[in-house]
Amino acid sequence: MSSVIVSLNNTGKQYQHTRVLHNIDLQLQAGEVLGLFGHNGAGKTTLMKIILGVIKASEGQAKVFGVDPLSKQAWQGRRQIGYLPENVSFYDQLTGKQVLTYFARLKAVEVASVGELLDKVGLRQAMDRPVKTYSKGMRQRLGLAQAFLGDPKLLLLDEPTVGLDPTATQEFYQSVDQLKGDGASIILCSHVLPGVEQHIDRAMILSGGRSLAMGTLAQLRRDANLPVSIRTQGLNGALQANANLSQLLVAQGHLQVSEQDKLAVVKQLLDYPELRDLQLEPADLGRLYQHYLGTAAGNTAKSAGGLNGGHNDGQSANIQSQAEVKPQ
Ligand SMILES: Nc1ncnc2c1ncn2[C@@H]1O[C@H](COP(=O)(O)OP(=O)(O)OP(=O)(O)O)[C@@H](O)[C@H]1O
Repeated sequence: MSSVIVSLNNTGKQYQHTRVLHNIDLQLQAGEVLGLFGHNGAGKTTLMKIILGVIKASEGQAKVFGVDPLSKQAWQGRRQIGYLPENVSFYDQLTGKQVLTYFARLKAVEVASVGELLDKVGLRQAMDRPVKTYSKGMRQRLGLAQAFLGDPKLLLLDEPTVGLDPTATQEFYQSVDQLKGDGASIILCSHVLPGVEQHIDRAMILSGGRSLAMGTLAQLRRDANLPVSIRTQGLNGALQANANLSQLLVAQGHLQVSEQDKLAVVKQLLDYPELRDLQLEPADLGRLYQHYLGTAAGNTAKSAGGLNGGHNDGQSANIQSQAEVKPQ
């Protein structure tokens, strides 16, 4: 039996004369992790603020734990929500432990859990130092500990891995998996796409306040129908000599084929005795993201004042895709 934790129906938001969110539909199940992806200004934080009950939707309906997040009944549900804002900031003069104890009291969570959480995010050694002496990554980890207080049933995480090194990022995703395993629902906004895919159940791609795509990565791949990459080793020359396969070559030993032709091409490749290795790579999240944004941009260009009224913040390349990410 599934239970819906967040329900948005045709939800929109307007500031004065500007609509920043349009017709968003979302049913987030218990134990489900949703990745929310979009450029700066796409509407991710606005969506989170509606769910948190910080701002009121201008259109449609929002329900969190079955009630309107702005209603009097929402306070009970609010205690089960963990929120990590983007660019988290704390009281600099307090120590990490004092900050977390303060938030524990605000949330009516057992103060005894503070030490365990500081351990979990690797801040035990630094817990008695003022936050002003913390690095960016340490502040971010303190923010995560704050969001994890009280074993929340719903977690809203805005850019949670910003400032984290690869090890801390990996540990963060382990915590996400653990919380999901315990039945928590998570909405995770990120500009950094590599590493996210295996931890999310569904993705929503937002642009100009509209949902361009929503579904599991398998669904998004199927709908996008992007070619699959096949990288081979040992077939130099043989691929060029084959009239069919040579047409699929995009680089030495690297073919791109449609989903439909994939199996037939692999069978053909396996017939070569000189084949030493073969790797199949379906479109990753970065490619899917670029595809859906590109489709929306194409539609906008076709219909004057189309999808987002020409608004794309002029930031078409600020999401890190697999190809762009640099080792930290
Ligand atoms: N209080 C406000 N008044 C007017 N416009 C606002 C207000 N808050 C946000 N906006 C606008 O709403 C749009 C969506 O903003 P939002 O913060 O939700 O985007 P975002 O996807 O979270 O971006 P980022 O990745 O930069 O955090 C932006 O164009 C922003 O300027």
